[in-house]
Amino acid sequence: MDCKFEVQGLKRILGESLLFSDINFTLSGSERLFVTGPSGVGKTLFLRLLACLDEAQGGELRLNGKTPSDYGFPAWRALVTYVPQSRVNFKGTPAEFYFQAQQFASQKGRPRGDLPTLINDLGLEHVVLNQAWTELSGGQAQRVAIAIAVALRPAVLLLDEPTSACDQVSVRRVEKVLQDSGCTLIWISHDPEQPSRLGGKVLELPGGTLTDIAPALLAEAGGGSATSSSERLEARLPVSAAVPAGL
Ligand SMILES: Nc1ncnc2c1ncn2[C@@H]1O[C@H](COP(=O)(O)OP(=O)(O)OP(=O)(O)O)[C@@H](O)[C@H]1O
Repeated sequence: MDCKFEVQGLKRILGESLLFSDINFTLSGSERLFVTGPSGVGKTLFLRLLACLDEAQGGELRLNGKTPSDYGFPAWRALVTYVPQSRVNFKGTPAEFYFQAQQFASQKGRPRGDLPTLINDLGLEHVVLNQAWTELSGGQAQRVAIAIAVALRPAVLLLDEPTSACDQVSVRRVEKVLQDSGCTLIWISHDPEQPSRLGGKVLELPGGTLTDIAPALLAEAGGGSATSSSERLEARLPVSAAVPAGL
């Protein structure tokens, strides 16, 4: 997907504490940014700012030159979609959720991916789409939420530890599906090998230092150049692209 995502001077204050400030980066196309840092430093809150689920205390976001206000928040969330880490505690089935998500005005007329193929690629049986979310294992629910998020074709996917509940085989499947999605990926990871395996930029919080990592996996597969530098309701939703306008 052809897009340019710009973050300038982002700042988050929580109570009386400054979590981070002056965070700056620009990502284009299918570039990846891994967000790292100690537990509790503010990585999840950082992704929530990018999705406009919380308010920043400073800074600016732009997608293809336009701000969230220019798009309107529901349209922004359809384009810049957050996939939470926490276990989905959502009524109904993934198929029902996917259907409902597509009914939002902000989703109407947008392109779609092939959900059954994505489910397959993630090593799941199609039957999971019609099982209650609450009956899925943590690893199944995590992969189904990722499949739905990719199928909704955002420009930017915000992933909160997307492989935390996966076994090693599933980790590789998730990584492949996300790499192939064409989305700009902003990805919280506690696995230091993940950025090295996939390549991309690494943003270390709270300081905001940016580092480039060469993509070892792509180099091994011969599939790319490794020579360059290297509240609320929505909190329970499996994909923030379907957050109603009022939230
Ligand atoms: N809704 C909230 N209200 C008050 N404090 C919060 C809220 N959400 C998070 N915090 C606090 O903000 C800080 C950052 O939380 P956050 O979840 O962003 O950390 P994190 O870096 O993602 O942690 P982890 O790696 O453990 O998931 C923590 O001190 C946390 O307790």
